[in-house]
Amino acid sequence: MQKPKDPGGTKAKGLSRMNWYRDSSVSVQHPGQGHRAKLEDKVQKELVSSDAQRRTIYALSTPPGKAGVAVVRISGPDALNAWTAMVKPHSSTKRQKSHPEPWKLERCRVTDPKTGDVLDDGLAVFFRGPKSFTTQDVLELHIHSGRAIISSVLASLSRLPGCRPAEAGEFTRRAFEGGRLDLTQVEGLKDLINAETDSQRRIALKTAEGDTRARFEELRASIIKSLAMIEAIIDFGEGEDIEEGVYEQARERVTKLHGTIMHHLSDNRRGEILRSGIRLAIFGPPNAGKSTLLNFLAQRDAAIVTAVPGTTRDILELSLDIGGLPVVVADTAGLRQTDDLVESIGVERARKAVKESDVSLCVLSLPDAILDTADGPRIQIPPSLESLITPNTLFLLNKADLSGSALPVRTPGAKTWVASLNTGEGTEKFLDNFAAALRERYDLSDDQSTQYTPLITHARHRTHLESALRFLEAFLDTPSDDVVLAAEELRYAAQAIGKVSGLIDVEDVLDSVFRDFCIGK
Ligand SMILES: Nc1nc2c(ncn2[C@@H]2O[C@H](COP(=O)(O)OP(=O)(O)OP(=O)(O)O)[C@@H](O)[C@H]2O)c(=O)[nH]1
Ligand SMILES: [K+]
Ligand SMILES: [Mg+2]
Repeated sequence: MQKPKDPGGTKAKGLSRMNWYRDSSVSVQHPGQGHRAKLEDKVQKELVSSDAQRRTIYALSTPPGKAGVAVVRISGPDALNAWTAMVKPHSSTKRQKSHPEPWKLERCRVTDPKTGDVLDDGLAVFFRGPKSFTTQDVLELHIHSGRAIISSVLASLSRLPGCRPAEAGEFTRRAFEGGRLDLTQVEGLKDLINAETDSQRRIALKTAEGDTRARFEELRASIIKSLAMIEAIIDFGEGEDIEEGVYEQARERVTKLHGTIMHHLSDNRRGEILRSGIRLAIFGPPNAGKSTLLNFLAQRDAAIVTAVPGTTRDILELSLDIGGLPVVVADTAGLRQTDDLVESIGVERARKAVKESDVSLCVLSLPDAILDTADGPRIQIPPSLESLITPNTLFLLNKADLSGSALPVRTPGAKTWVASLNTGEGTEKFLDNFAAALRERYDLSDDQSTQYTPLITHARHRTHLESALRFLEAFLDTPSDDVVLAAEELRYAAQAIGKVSGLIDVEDVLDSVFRDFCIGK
């Protein structure tokens, strides 16, 4: 490799660049150190700029309503004061302690701090910061869940100095700002709360536990390692103080990284689809039994079924659990040429829904679709459907009860099932195989090792990963004598990955991530 034209320039120039380098948000220090320093800096800024962290927040953390237990959570510097003011010994013969025993659930009376009135008999636990969810002092009051009890406890808290009601997601935001969770874990926690199927729960739990964080951090660390190699060349010059071939080593590392990121990006959006639900569109000619199928999947009469062709007009969508996978199933209007204005709008919507779906299932009525040829019976696809059929289209040949014995020898797609939704013949096998086909395409394998867990679960991750990939490509395209520019590209690539975990300041992203949380989380 050629030596850099001006390897670091004069010593003075080299120094000033190093200073700039330290000031930039990417550092070649140990990435963990950088992270902590960054977060500390961030928290510090918050403290100076607003009272956000200084105020103690409180909220009901369980759903409102009548129930055995409600949990009121208090986080911040005045949590201990709240304990002193409101948590009293369970029986009047017991002596009041001066301090709570941290992390121990204790029976108590929750009282009004002004009047001393007993509000409820319950339990209290004090988490001393930073060993708490928010990293601040946290007090949890476990009381009975009833409207009057909860409102009296919240009203008492509102009268304590320094305490104010929490905003949506504010407890989690403090956990993030305290460096306890990174952004991917915050997203994972939100997904975990919203998970409705087993596959969603499994992925969200892994993410919340920091699996995604670690995997992105590994990518970033590898970029930073390459960056450090290039920086060494800039400062000392290859062949002088450092060994030959360092630039090639860095290139090799980046080439490998590039491949890894490409692999993650070509995941068929598996993680994102699993999180939001697989969009399945049922389509086919009128009267094939599409709505009957929807009702069968939903196990209730969700859609109108009649013998009149053109019954379904609008799209009817249901979120269902099919074999543990979240599937948003859409029933659509039968596809045919029609002069009816309303029906033709329905047909247009149906086509659009099929094109936008992740998976499409074409339902045909066997007696109508079968065509006798010299080679034996064959399925004929109506012309109005042809443009929507892809190699990924799945087929259900319905009304097997009406087809007599002539079953097709050749199937229209790789995955075709024959059934009668009326008699139930073949439906169980269809459901089993159909769920298996979805799992094959989207789910983690049963062996839950990391390599099967999709890395990307939010569009946000994809955007930053794509941008990192572009910078790595720019690095690989940089002429080897322009090491300063090469280093710059790597620095940008590392920054792009840092945005996924929130290492890099992204206020607008923070707001959007925390907004969807409920109060008390
Ligand atoms: N014999 C028989 N009839 C069926 C079967 N499945 C559905 N049907 C009947 O076929 C007719 C049409 O069913 P739908 O579910 O309304 O069909 P669709 O495809 O939704 O029809 P459109 O909404 O009009 O496009 C109804 O009378 C159903 O009872 C089956 O397996 N065998
Ligand atoms: K119908
Ligand atoms: Mg219908």
